[in-house]
Amino acid sequence: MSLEDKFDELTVQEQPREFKEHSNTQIYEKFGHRIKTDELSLTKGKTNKDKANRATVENVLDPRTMRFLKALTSRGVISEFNGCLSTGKEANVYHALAGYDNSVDDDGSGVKNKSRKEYAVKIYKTSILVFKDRERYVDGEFRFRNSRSQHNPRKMIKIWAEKEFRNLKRIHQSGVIPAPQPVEVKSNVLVMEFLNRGDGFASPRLKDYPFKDREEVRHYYHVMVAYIRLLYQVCQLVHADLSEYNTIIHKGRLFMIDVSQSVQPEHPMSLDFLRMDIKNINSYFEKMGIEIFSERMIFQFVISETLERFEGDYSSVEDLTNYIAKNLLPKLTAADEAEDEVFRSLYLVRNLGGLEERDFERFTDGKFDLLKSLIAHDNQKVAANFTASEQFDFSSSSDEYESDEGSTDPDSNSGSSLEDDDGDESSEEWDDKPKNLKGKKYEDKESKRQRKQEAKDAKREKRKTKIKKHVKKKLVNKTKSKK
Ligand SMILES: Nc1ncnc2c1ncn2[C@@H]1O[C@H](COP(=O)(O)OP(=O)(O)OP(=O)(O)O)[C@@H](O)[C@H]1O
Ligand SMILES: [Mg+2]
Repeated sequence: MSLEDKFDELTVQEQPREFKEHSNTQIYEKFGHRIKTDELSLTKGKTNKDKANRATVENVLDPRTMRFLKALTSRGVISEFNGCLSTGKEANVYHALAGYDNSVDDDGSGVKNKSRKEYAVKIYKTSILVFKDRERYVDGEFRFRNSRSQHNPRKMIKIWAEKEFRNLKRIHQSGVIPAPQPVEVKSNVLVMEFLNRGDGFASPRLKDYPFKDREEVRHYYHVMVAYIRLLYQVCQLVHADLSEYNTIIHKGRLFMIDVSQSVQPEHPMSLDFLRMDIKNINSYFEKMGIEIFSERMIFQFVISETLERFEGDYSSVEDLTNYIAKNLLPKLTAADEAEDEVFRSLYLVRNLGGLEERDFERFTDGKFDLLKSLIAHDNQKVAANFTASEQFDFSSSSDEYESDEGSTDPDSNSGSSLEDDDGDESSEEWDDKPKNLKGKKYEDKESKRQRKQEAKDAKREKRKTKIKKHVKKKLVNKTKSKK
C-alpha cells in the first residue's frame, strides 16, 4: 500500500456538533470559575497576597508598577496610555499622552495645544532571569558604585532604569547626539519623549528605515561613525548595545535609544563594548551594500585623543560626513579584513598589567611588539593627520581614567577580575618599567638575559594553569554579537 493510500485511510472522524458543544460546556463548567472577568483591582488582595503582588501582566505590569503608573497619572505627567510600541526581552515600551499640565504649546505662549505631547513609557520587566546577564554593565561603573544591589532583582531593575535615565539625560543635554528627552524615572518606569513619525506612529528604527538610495545609506553610516566618536569623547559614554535596532531615524536625524547598558570609558570593559558596537554597526551597513571602514580604524578614530577635534556644527550632516571623510578611508583589501580578524580576537585591556596569556603569546611570538602596535601598526590607510600609532597608548589612557574617576573602586570587581597579576611581566617589551630593573642595574647583559628568560618561562608555565573559568566565559560572551 502506497503512502498516499495509507494517508487516505487516516481520515479523522468529524465529531457531531452536539458532542462538540457538550465538551465545550464541560470545559467551561470545569474551568469557568478560574477566568476572572471582574475589573483589575489595585487594592491588595485578601488572599494569596504575596503571589498576587508579584504576578505580572505582559511581564511588566505588576501591582507595584501599576501604582507608579497611577501616581504618574494623578500627578498629571501622563494622562492616558495608548498601547504598546514594543515588547522586548527586557522592557515593554508604551505610547502615552502627556497630562494636561504639559499640554502647553511649545512656543511658550501658554495656549493649550490641541495636539498633546506624546511620551514613550519604558517599563522594565520585573521578571528576574532577564537581568542576570546585565550585572557586568553595572559592575565597574563608578557612578553606580554605591548602588549595587545585584542580589535583589527589583533593586537591580531600578538601577537599570535610573542608568538609562541618566545616560539619556547626559546625551540629550550635550546637544551633540540626538536622543529622546528623558522626562521622569520612577522605579522600573521611565518616561521619555516619543519620537513620532507625524501620523501617530513611532519613527522607524534604523533597521526599518526605507532608504531612498545607497547615498542615503552611506550618509547614515558616516553620521553613525561620527556619533560613536562624539559619544565617547564628548558624552564620555560607550553605547554598549549599539545596532540598527537601537537607533531611530527621526526627522532626518539619527537618534540613539536604549542606553541603559551604556558605560563610561573608564569601565573595565568599555573598550570591549566599543569594539562590539563597531562590529554590529559595520555588519549592518555592509549588508546594506556600502563600503565600510575597518573596525580597527573606527576604533582608533573613536578613542584617539589627539585627533583633530570636530569643530563643525553637530546638527550638520555635511560637517559630520566631512569629518569622517577626512579621517577614515574605506576598507578595501583582504589584508584589511585579516587585520580586523586579529583586532576582533584581541583581548583589549586598559593597561599592560591586564594582559591575557593568548595576547601575551602573540607578542612574544614576535608578531607584534606592543599591544598598541597590534592596534595601530602599519596603519597607512589613516589619513596623514592621524598617525594612530603615536596616539594611543593603553597604559597612559588607563592612568588618566583611573585617576579621574577612581575605577579602582573595590566594587568594580568584574573588571579587576579580568586582570591578571602578570603586570610586572619581565618581557623585553615593557621592561622599561623602572621597578623591574631595581637592584639589578649592574648585572651583566648575558646573565640578565638568562634571568629574564627563566622568569618568563616560569611565568608562562604558571599561566598555563591560570586562566580562570569566569574570565574565559566573559571573553566568550563578549564576542558574541547581541542581535
Ligand atoms: N522614545 C521613543 N520613541 C519612539 N519609539 C521608541 C522610543 N523608545 C523606544 N521606542 C521603540 O521601542 C523599541 C524598544 O525600545 P528599547 O530598545 O529602548 O527597549 P529594549 O529594552 O531594547 O527592548 P528589547 O528587550 O527588545 O531589547 C524600540 O526599538 C523603538 O521601536
Ligand atoms: Mg532595544
